[in-house]
Amino acid sequence: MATPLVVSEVSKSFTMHLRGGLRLPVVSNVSFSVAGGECVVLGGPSGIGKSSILKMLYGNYAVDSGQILIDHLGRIIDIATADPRAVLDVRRSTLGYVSQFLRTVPRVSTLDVVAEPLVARGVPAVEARDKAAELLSRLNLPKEHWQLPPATFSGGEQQRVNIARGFITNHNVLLLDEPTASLDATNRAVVVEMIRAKKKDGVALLGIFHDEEVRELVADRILDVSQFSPRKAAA
Ligand SMILES: Nc1ncnc2c1ncn2[C@@H]1O[C@H](COP(=O)(O)OP(=O)(O)OP(=O)(O)O)[C@@H](O)[C@H]1O
Repeated sequence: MATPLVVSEVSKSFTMHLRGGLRLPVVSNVSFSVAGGECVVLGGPSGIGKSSILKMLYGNYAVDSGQILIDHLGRIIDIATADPRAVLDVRRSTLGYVSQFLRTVPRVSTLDVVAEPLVARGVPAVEARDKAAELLSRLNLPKEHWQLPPATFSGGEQQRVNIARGFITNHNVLLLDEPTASLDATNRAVVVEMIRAKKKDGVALLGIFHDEEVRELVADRILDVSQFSPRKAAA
């Protein structure tokens, strides 16, 4: 099997249209890969471009140049140039993303919010809900919450719903943007175990973890994003 994620020479700058088209370079020549079963953590100071890298990899931010190669069902897809339909297809089957905050959908129950990625892949709703229930109970979300939409949940509760939703599929590449930021020690430990289980299953994980303890427990390698800073290159 090919390496699940290969990033090659990726550069990105933001154009500030309200500031006369000012260009703000964020990262340049980002190159690294993540093997199956490996968890790579993006490190470096605040504002250096860690979240921007994750967003480019997921196809949310356009890149100026470079390649983002994902092994999608045995075919290599370049997220940097793929058309939106192909990106959605890769997200459905191969590439998962757990953002820091849950984007809530009005009126949809928590159980269905978590089950939805499996249903989208054709898994019967009953089976998908069973798996969702298993994950929610593992993450200690009270059962009486399961039928409610998560919009009014606390920050930590919403984050656990988000984690359950992100971990329910067996995607080969998983991007994690501070998945434990709002969690208590008990639930942080659950998430660490869930990440370790993904590694055992051969998933390639790339994450941002500001919590040093969690980072030490999950990281195989820390990639300092400062090395891709254009400011550093110019210095
Ligand atoms: N949509 C955007 N438009 C303009 N500038 C942006 C945008 N997103 C990020 N930036 C800028 O790019 C730089 C990198 O931001 P990013 O969020 O990637 O950093 P980070 O390393 O994840 O920071 P933190 O650790 O504080 O979350 C910052 O200077 C930020 O202001």
